[in-house]
Amino acid sequence: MHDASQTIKITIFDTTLRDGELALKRKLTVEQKIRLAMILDEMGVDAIEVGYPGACHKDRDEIFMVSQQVKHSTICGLASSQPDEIAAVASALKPAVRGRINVFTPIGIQSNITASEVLETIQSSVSLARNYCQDVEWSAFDATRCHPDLLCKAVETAIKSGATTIAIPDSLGVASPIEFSHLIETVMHRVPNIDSCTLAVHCHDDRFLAVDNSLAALDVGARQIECSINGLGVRAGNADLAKVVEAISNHSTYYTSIDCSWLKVASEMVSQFTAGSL
Ligand SMILES: CC(C)C(=O)C(=O)O
Repeated sequence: MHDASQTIKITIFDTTLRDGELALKRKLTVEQKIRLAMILDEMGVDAIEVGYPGACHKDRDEIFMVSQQVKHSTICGLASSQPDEIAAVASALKPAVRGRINVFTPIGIQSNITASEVLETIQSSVSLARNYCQDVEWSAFDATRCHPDLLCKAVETAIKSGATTIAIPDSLGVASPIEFSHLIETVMHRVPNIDSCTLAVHCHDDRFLAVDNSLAALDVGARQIECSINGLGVRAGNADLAKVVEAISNHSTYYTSIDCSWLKVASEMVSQFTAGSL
């Protein structure tokens, strides 16, 4: 429940089963993924990212089986710009009531391709994903270590190519709340077609700032937060879903669709599934 002053809905995107699983020595079983996805669905999570078939072959079947069970949340699979990865996610999402392909492109300083190659890659991969699915997210991998001019051009290209959600990740957890919200503000001001998509943030906790960075981005226009149960995720982890949701529930303007009575059950389930595997 939210009160009348809380007028702006923040979409909660859970990546425990994808980014979280990448942190584990022993991977989750399909039964575990289905059990947690059912809890997340019951809890009111808007989107559940279930896997990355490009990194782990079993994730394709897991996305398929979770898609058969979940009735409310959007089911999402991650793909690089490789056409076979995009096709694998698209076929895995066939049984989903609501499906989303999340295509990522590395654009940070480590990326060894030119700016025009980056833009061509975004154009071709996002358009391909849109041919399969109405709901396409594009993630700017390593956005916080990328030149803002390239980031803005890349976001504009992804939207023109059909992306409906744009994620700005702090992939290596290098930003502070001031730096991160400034980057989000730059994207909001400089990208001409930004109003036609939902802006998402995906923050890592290397400096213990993933929750603070995610919340700071809301005041400058972000409307989706990517997070995970117990903050599970690669290296130091992702923003902790419970902390994000509890902070938003005490905010005067924002609300989420999460039923907080499920947070403890989900946290205990993830602790049990990951015991001895971190
Ligand atoms: C693939 C993207 C979304 C990611 O996990 C990151 O940038 O951390």
